[in-house]
Amino acid sequence: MESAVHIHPAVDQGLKPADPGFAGGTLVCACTDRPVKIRIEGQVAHNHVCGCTKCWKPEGTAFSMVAVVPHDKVTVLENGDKLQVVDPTALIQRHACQQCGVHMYGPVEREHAFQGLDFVHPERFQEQGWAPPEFAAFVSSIIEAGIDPSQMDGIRARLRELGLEPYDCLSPALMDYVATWVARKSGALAS
Ligand SMILES: N[C@@H](CCC(=O)N[C@@H](CSCO)C(=O)NCC(=O)O)C(=O)O
Ligand SMILES: [Zn+2]
Ligand SMILES: [Zn+2]
Repeated sequence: MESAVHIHPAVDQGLKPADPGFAGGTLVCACTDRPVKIRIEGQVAHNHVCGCTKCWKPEGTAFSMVAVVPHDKVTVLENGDKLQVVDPTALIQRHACQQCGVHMYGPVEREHAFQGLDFVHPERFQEQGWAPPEFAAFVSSIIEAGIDPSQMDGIRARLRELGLEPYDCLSPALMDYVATWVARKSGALAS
């Protein structure tokens, strides 16, 4: 049975496979006048749909789609003057276009397992071939944005149908990666 809630326009009709030849592209915001353009070199990693309230979501969808790229693969090409950091206290410094609201890149500069990575929204690439999402993160968080809790079973079933295993935080692999970083920093694990 199909859930009435749209997950995300890039996955609602099924996932499109990555093009093995995808070598990067240009992210473009939604402005018709002076759009912000960001160059990304290479393929994105750890693409996922995210239900958290902080990631930018297209109009009418319950999830964002967000992936990471190394910071040194990100270049502001055009109209960077329109960008502003949404929440300077957050781990992810989400740079949003002040005119259309689209988040263009979000570097992690703080000392953290994700330091040196930038969060980007691959559906803003003007090119096809980016790696599709691999899982669904922060699924329970969509309730914080106003989704009725009674819809959650249907939404999780739909995510599974799409091949996007639902998690209420990040995937086990990424949570283990973060915890390993913390344990090495504290000395609980040898580095
Ligand atoms: N329930 C909260 C969760 C917000 C949250 O922790 N989001 C995650 C995932 S963002 C992409 O994977 C996170 O790491 N946030 C760090 C940050 O936002 O800087 C909510 O829904 O708001
Ligand atoms: Zn814009
Ligand atoms: Zn998020």
